[in-house]
Amino acid sequence: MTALELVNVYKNYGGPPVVQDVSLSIEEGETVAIIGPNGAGKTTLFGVMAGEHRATKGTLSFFGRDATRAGAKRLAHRGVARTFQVARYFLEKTVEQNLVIARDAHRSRYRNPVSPTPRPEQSITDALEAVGLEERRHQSSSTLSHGDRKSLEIAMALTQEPAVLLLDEPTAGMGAEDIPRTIRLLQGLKESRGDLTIVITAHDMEVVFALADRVVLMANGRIALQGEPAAVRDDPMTREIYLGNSFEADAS
Ligand SMILES: Nc1ncnc2c1ncn2[C@@H]1O[C@H](COP(=O)(O)OP(=O)(O)OP(=O)(O)O)[C@@H](O)[C@H]1O
Repeated sequence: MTALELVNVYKNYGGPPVVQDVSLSIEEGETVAIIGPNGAGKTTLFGVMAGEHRATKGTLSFFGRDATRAGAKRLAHRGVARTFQVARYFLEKTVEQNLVIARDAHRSRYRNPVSPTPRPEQSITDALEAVGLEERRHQSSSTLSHGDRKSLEIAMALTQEPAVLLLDEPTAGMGAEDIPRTIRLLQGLKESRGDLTIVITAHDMEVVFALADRVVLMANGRIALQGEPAAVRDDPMTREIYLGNSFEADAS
């Protein structure tokens, strides 16, 4: 079944479109990486998929239901969870408290997310296990390493039991030692939850090649090329678009 479908999507911020005529169909259980040079429109497209940006033209549907005007909140309730390039959580809370906040905010039961009374349950334990943070459960989030913080953010998304997980630059700002760990975490997630649909934006080709079933290359707001990772890597158009960029070096 198709999890996410965009048809002829345009987005502009008042000026010329920064996403133009993008049509993309992502199947349930598929992992798709969106790559492209700076300013290609990846983050904007991602925002459209998350319901944060409303498409100027075109349609978005989620598991066959129109979601063009759903907005971020409703899409979250329908099973879309996302992480951000810069992780968002409460530094002064423990790992577990942040997970409880994320879960309860999602369920809209929680009225005052700033002073939680943690009430852990299975979804919290499952999320901690999925990212390997069980031992840090009661640790203050401010004491976590950069890699652990990214794991926390992914775990927060998992407490929402998403059908579609949108990961914006999951290894951004990480040191070389944390990148393989995050890749392993996401590979583990793909294996244990075969029906989870994952969309990643990434500059890091190590991440793209380790995880993606399909790569979508964007340039100037349009999809320039898409296909299996190796086919996209080896296509002359990719080299042309990335001329002067580090793509070749990163992908080898
Ligand atoms: N909120 C905004 N208002 C106006 N212009 C914007 C806004 N967000 C992005 N843009 C412009 O839209 C274009 C596409 O930006 P976008 O961030 O989507 O690209 P990107 O491929 O994600 O780039 P990067 O890899 O640098 O994050 C850029 O020219 C950018 O300056």
